[in-house]
Amino acid sequence: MTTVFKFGGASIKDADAIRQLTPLIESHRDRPLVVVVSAMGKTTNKLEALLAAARDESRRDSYRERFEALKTEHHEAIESLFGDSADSPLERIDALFDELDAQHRKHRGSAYARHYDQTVCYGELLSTTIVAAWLNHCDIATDWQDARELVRTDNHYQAANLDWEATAETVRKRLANSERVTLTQGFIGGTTEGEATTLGREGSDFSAAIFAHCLDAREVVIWKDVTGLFNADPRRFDNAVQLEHISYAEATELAWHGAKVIHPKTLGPLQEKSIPLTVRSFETPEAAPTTIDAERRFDSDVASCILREDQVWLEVQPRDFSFMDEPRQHDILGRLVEAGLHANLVDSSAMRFVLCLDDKPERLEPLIESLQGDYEVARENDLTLLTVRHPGPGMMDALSEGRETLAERRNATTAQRLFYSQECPETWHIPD
Ligand SMILES: Nc1ncnc2c1ncn2[C@@H]1O[C@H](COP(=O)(O)OP(=O)(O)O)[C@@H](O)[C@H]1O
Ligand SMILES: N[C@@H](CC(=O)OP(=O)(O)O)C(=O)O
Repeated sequence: MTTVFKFGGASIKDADAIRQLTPLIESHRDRPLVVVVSAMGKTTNKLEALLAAARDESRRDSYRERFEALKTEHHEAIESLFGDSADSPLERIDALFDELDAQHRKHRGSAYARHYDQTVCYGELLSTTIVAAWLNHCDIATDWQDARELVRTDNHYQAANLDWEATAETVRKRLANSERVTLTQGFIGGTTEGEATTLGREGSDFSAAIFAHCLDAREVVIWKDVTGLFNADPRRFDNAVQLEHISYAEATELAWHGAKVIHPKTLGPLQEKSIPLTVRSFETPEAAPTTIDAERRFDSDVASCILREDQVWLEVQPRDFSFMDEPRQHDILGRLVEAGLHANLVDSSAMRFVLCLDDKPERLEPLIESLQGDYEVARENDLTLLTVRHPGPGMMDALSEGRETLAERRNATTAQRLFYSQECPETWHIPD
């Protein structure tokens, strides 16, 4: 049975990090292995910035500068890894950069989302080309596969929907029983027309789950710079502790509310086939991981805290003193869906409907403009949404102390409060 590994940007951020991969893969060579890799370090953010420059006639210099900087970073990794034998991987990388440049020229006038997918996909194409060459260089026979041909999707660019049947057929045909290590890209897929698509930011975990599902894998391992999934971001909470074992459902809740470690769509395909997921550290692979499977016994053992920053609060009110009834709510949520936005908190009363959204100006501004056509819209920026799963008594109040609460919501398992970011600390502490 196949094992699926997923390496995120941090685990391949530079040549030294890529070297660390080799023993991890080496130690699993006795069984079929599919390795799903993200773009190096923060490449996807850099490709997004490059895209913005490419679409702005007045920023040609910035485009060229960013393009060359990205090329240099990838060249440096190759030169460090391959030394005197760098010529052939360099040629392949340069060919990909030429393609990327050509895609930008071709799609400058295309819709943003389509242009995005045809160009941002290069982060993973570049990283996997380097990692495959490195593994082969280390005598680990590796097969580079193009996920644009494997992961079949519709053309809902930036959040493509999977054609599971076609994907399963292609993946099984091309990957099952491979004697070599299969190396492929996370985050990207392709349409039957041959265009690239992406599955949503941080979607490589979902890709790993797709491959695992299609191959009936025995296990998925996500390799991280942390030893597992914690009950809060250890960089932001000084007393965060690692979760040893949680269920697919609990992990989905945490991811849905914004815990950055796993993409929320990852757990569904694994749960359907009872494929366990472990989150391990590529720096200390011997450390106890977090295991995620069907067992729900430990889900509420500790409270988990999740911060979502850069939030915007919209208060929508009818102009004519009428009720914010279901048809109106339906209308507002319909516009939200059309704008491609997701509400992180929703609250309503007789004459107001409140939404807390990620601050994505390219989507948010058209939404606000559309709402203002029919409603009064008030807005607050620079907010932080705190979500706590399984909060203990008094925990939310202790976490809110000294801060004004703009909105809040609570059900049996989850509490949320919205604060002004300027009133929030850099480092939080989870109360007992
Ligand atoms: N609940 C959590 N548990 C563990 N790490 C978390 C959690 N929330 C946020 N993180 C942060 O996620 C980081 C790893 O994610 P990320 O940098 O996106 O990895 P990659 O891009 O390599 O997949 C960790 O360094 C940690 O600071
Ligand atoms: N590179 C993509 C996909 C991804 O999943 O990345 P990471 O595994 O590094 O979070 C992104 O940054 O969105």
